[in-house]
Amino acid sequence: MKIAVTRPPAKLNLFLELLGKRSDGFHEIDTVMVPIDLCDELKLWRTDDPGIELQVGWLPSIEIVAARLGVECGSPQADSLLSIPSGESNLVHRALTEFSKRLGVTGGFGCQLHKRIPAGAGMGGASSDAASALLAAATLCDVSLDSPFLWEIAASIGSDVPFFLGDPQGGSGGGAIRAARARGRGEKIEATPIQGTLNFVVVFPGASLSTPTVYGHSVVPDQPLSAESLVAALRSGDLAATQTSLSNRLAQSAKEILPRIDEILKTMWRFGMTACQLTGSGSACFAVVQSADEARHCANRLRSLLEPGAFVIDARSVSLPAGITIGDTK
Ligand SMILES: C[C@@](CO)(OP(=O)(O)O)[C@H](O)COP(=O)(O)OP(=O)(O)OC[C@H]1O[C@@H](n2ccc(N)nc2=O)[C@H](O)[C@@H]1O
Ligand SMILES: Nc1ncnc2c1ncn2[C@@H]1O[C@H](COP(=O)(O)OP(=O)(O)O)[C@@H](O)[C@H]1O
Repeated sequence: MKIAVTRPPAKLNLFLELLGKRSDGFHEIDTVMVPIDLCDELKLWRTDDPGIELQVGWLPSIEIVAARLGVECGSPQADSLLSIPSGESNLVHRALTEFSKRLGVTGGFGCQLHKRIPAGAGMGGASSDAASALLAAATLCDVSLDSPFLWEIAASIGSDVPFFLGDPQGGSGGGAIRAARARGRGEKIEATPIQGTLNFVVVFPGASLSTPTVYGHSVVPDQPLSAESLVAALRSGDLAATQTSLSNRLAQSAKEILPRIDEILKTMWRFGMTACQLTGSGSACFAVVQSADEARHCANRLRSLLEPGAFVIDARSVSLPAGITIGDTK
């Protein structure tokens, strides 16, 4: 049996501005996103039986993740942080169902999803899993990876999903992107050149936030900020300008809902990570630092202070889309 193996990456929003509230309940946004090397693992294969059979677990194991987060397996806190749906509400399930319908695929799909990306963290884990499932399904069904209908399905599943497919203008196979500016409700993607690799420290504060709730509490500014200076800084590789251009309009509402975010950002600042910000609708925070060594050093210091109870990693920017490997066995 052919099996497609892929590693859906997380993302960080280096910039996020609200431009207006639309009549369909979504916000017009202007955001700059970067994929990072914290990845889930997804295996997909075709089945004779129709339908989607999805198994979900945590890496390295649910016990180890729960211990790092300072919660007991099976407790309500562990459930709220670590229980990931395996049925129709999983975005992988929705993406594969839509793919099968659009293509008239006979049979179904089996999928194993192993999570590393915290859920409800503003790191786009569910969206990235869905995009990777689409690319893996297309590969198994001999569908070209730059077929526009993949971007259409992605946008129908969630605003963040198209970003994870790569550059829609990128030519055969979907072009690689290392950063992208996303507009509309987030589904209109434009690749943004980025000079060098960015190094990050990322902190998940051990609590999840709901994207609609954070948007619901947010305020659209009269005079929106522009992403231009960040885009220029990324293009020229000006790290200091990148650091001073970080911005997130959702940060205020996320902090009001989860005051721990402010505490985490203040702690990062106190430890010298002064270029720090919330990603997406939270709850994770990140700092842009100068080198991989500095990221490792800062993450170690923060880890000894915040874990168990939070989740601290060092990370670096990578490119999209995630590669797909085809193997022969499960
Ligand atoms: C905030 C961001 C920033 O990248 O990321 P996350 O924090 O979720 O990772 C995204 O805009 C999230 O995109 P995504 O998570 O795909 O959201 P969707 O499923 O499309 O929408 C969920 C809900 O969020 C609100 N929403 C979402 C996107 C948008 N541009 N305006 C909104 O108001 C709406 O209430 C919508 O019903
Ligand atoms: N593949 C998936 N992985 C993680 N969470 C998922 C997945 N599919 C659906 N969900 C649900 O989506 C929500 C979190 O989405 P996620 O993308 O991880 O967070 P965020 O929107 O903050 O980036 C959770 O409520 C979770 O139950």
